[in-house]
Amino acid sequence: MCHAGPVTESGESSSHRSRQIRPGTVHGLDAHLIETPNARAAISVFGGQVLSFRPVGTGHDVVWVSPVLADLPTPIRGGIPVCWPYFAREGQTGDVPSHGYARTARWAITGSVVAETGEVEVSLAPEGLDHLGLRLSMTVRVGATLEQGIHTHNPGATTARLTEALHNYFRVSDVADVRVEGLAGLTYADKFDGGAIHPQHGEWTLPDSPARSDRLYPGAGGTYRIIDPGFDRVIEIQGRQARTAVVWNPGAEVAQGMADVGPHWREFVCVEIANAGPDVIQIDAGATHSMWQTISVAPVS
Ligand SMILES: O=P(O)(O)OC[C@H]1O[C@H](O)[C@H](O)[C@@H](O)[C@@H]1O
Repeated sequence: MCHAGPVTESGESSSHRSRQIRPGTVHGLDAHLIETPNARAAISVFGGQVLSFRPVGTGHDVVWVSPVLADLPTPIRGGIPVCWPYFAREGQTGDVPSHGYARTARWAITGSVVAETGEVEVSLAPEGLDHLGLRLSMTVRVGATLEQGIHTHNPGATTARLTEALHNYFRVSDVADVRVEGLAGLTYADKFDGGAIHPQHGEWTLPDSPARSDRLYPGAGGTYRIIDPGFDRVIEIQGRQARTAVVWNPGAEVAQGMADVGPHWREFVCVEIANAGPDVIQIDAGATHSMWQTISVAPVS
């Protein structure tokens, strides 16, 4: 990735940078478009979420974005929403938005670096969230893999508590035909069963009846693989400083009540890296916590 080889500030050639990072639209949304020799990506201005990642030679986008998106400022259903400074409504009181404020903020690019290899690193930050106390920023590196870090700085005088997630929506051939490795033997809290704790027997596959999943795996460890024979691809997600995994798909019945999913529920599986549930992060006064993921794609065979 960018930091592995010699790196030059993009100022070395601003036209070079503007060829590789430029404004555009994806799925009708304003986005930062990134082009490198090994992949193309797009990051939405609204929500700062990755809306596309296509390594060269990949048939299908790695991420799924709803073909029936709701109008903004409804959070964008798909891509990689940034859930921050809390996951779901954990630890909150009152009428707060699900998954926090970052996914409905406007994000600006605060810096960029183009490596000699042509790989790109972009730094971004949300606007208008200073009243929250904690400061959020994000790094996205686009090369043969997608590397993404969210950084939370605590400028305050006391320890802060945080939950967070990178809520990856991965495009799959059919959620009922994929399996997710890396979770076998763990226990999960089942939100479709009132939060009851269950053991994960074998690899994750979509349950038969009802065919849906909202499972939070604490202490999960960080590397998961989605095996998708239908698309002949394996998506690997490697998390760092991300103790929790969440695997979510609403299934047909719940999706029917979600205008921005509806009949499209089979097209994705969310394998999210997080610090959530019991895995609350404590950030000392003046300290910064980063959570990272690396997403890579390979053929099944
Ligand atoms: O509808 P949203 O607020 O985007 O949340 C979508 C889903 O996110 C996570 O996966 C949670 O575990 C689910 O309970 C929630 O339904």
